[in-house]
Amino acid sequence: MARKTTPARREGRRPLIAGNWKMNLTHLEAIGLVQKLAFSLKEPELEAAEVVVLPPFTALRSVQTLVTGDKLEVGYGAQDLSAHDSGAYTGEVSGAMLAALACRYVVVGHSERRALHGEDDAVVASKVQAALRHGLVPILCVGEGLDVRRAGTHVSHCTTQLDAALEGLTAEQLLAPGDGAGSGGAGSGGGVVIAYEPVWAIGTGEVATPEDAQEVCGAIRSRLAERFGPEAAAVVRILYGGSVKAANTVGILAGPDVDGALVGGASLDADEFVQICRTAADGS
Ligand SMILES: O=C[C@H](O)COP(=O)(O)O
Repeated sequence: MARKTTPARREGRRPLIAGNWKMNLTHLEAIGLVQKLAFSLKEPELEAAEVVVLPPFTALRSVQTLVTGDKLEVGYGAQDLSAHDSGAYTGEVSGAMLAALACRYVVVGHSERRALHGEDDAVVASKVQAALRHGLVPILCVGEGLDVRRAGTHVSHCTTQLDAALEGLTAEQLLAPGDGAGSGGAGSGGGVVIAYEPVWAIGTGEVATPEDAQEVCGAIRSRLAERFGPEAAAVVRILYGGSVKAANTVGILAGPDVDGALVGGASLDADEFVQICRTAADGS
């Protein structure tokens, strides 16, 4: 069957499906899951959509060894990084350490970090800078809580978070792919990925409608265009995250400004995640 062209591919943006495993899976379980993904997904699917896993820190070295050793076309990255490059920061992991493991991506500003670890906009902005300093592509998360959604101010809430996190960035930084790549299949997007994750839809089973996702993703791209110019904005991939499953992927990815998904719970199930990736690759 002929592959349909997704809006993302029409604009030259390769769809990106990133599985955020959160605090799940040992390094041995991680190896098993990555092997299943790599064996299930066919070469054309992995070419059509970029597939990335975001394991806990403790599994990154094992995933790197597997991906590199078996030349798998599955990318990987981390779920967080320190704003600092080195020093007395017990428990933290630096961008340099992640780059040394050939991570391509790192999640920054996830709502769980903001809510549970007190990360404010200034911390998120400094983590974006730390990622870029080390050639990592930050997956910057923005999103509103239920109170904001009910008040109808979700768009300005998200663009304000975006503005704060990208403070001091240049259009060149937005465009440049991170040079810490090595984790299989660099994306065709720019040096920063944005993920719109409405907090009320994370892990709740409450998925935003395709219109909800497009509304905010479109507003994010417009804001990027205002700040950095239309060319840079057109390159940046914008993901939706929040209770994405195989059954709702087609609708979510239908929006012209939705270039993929940041998947939590469903990324722990190989069959479910493979189906999500396949849907993105098929552009159906
Ligand atoms: O980073 C992923 C998001 O928090 C979404 O998680 P979820 O798919 O389990 O709702």
